[in-house]
Amino acid sequence: MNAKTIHVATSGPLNGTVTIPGSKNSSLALLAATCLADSQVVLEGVPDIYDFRIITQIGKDIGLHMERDSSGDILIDPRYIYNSVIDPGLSSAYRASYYFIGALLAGFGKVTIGFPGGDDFSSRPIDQHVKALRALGAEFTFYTDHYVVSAKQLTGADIYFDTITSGGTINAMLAAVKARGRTYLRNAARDPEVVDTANLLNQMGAKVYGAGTETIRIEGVPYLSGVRYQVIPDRLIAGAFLMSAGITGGTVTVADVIPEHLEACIAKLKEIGLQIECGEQSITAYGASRLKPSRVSTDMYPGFATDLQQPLTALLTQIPGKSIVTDRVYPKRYNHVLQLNRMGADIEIRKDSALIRGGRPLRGAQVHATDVRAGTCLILAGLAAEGETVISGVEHIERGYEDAIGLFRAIGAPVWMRSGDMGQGQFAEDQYNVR
Ligand SMILES: CC(=O)N[C@H]1[C@@H](OP(=O)(O)OP(=O)(O)OC[C@H]2O[C@@H](n3ccc(=O)[nH]c3=O)[C@H](O)[C@@H]2O)O[C@H](CO)[C@@H](O)[C@@H]1O
Ligand SMILES: C=C(OP(=O)(O)O)C(=O)O
Repeated sequence: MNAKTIHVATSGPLNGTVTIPGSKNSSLALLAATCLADSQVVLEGVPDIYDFRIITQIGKDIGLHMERDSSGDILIDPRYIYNSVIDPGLSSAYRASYYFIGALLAGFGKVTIGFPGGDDFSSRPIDQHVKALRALGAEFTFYTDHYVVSAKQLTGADIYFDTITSGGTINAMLAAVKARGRTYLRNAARDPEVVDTANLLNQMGAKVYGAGTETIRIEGVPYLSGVRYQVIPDRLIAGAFLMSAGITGGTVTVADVIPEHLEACIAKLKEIGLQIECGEQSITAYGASRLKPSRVSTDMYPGFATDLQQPLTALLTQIPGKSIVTDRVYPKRYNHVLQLNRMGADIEIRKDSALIRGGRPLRGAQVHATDVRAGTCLILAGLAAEGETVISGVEHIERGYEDAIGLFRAIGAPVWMRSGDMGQGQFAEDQYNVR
């Protein structure tokens, strides 16, 4: 049992600068993409999160040598991969394990893998991955706890995604870079993580054109060479910290970010009444005493990210008036709402929307983080609540944050971690950032 808990006390205005780490979602794609290289790759900025440790395990199983050096860079040697069987347990331990299909299929002709795990907030189909890979020549055989994808020869195809999918776009791109001939990905996701993956592949010698638009063209190449590459900053962590300025009435700068990745978030926070200033690689949010309620619908990039609706919901609970959050990407992604209501919030779920009657005081409570962004949401709510908030489900938060406590403490947040046997009501340790 993971008995760690995060504790949050009532906070005054948070002030200071948070240096934003590398993106979890991009790192997961880039790490798999390195399997396509024919020599060593160095990735900079990969966070030491739970999902990364799972990939390290997968790497050991298949012969993908990975090592973090003293400066934090990941040295990866894909030349000794001898196996393309991904353990079902490890596959299901995080969401993006399916990238190993796209990354290994051209080289091995067959990939055996378990079903994807990840945050469990609703049904998360992979039909578009299957459709795209089938179009490239793959065959799927499904078993109870795993499936086998095989292809004698991957061949370029013209693929239209029926729904915009970031993971599906990346997976198809990985499979297509060494396929024979030309591939079009239409109605492709435009997320920064798609562009980041294309940039890495192109630096390795791939021919991927148009990533970041809705049509991506890929000309297959036989070889890819190793490079040194830096992962993009985590726009989702950055967005949540901008919101922390709003909920505590402080001034928070997020540094080492790409402001263009957060345009929808910035627009929404300005509409609510925060003052936002963008530098070249930083954004500062100034909280204000009178913020306005709002309506927001999530959408695929460049829309307002589904991964930011939870921290935004925490902020909206503290703004008097009626706000409405609608999650169009994952219409049932509201596990955090029950927890917020336990803290005194007044939120009602109606179909795919959360109706927030804001301005109710929050009080500290024992709450559970069911996924990584729910965790961020509860930390923000805890800062605004009267009394101590105790958050369990820390393992979910650690899927996305290498050091959530350290980041919050950098701006003065009264947040700490406890580790112990909750079952017996005893804590073995009470220390900062127990791992
Ligand atoms: C590891 C990673 O990068 N995770 C992110 C990624 O997840 P992930 O890549 O899994 O999400 P997708 O972009 O694929 O999902 C977008 C939408 O497409 C639907 N869909 C997706 C694939 C498919 O085959 N069929 C289908 O119907 C999904 O149900 C969802 O409604 O993007 C999500 C949406 O921005 C984020 O919340 C996740 O943090
Ligand atoms: C949903 C998320 O992650 P994953 O897709 O890895 O479950 C997330 O990062 O918010």
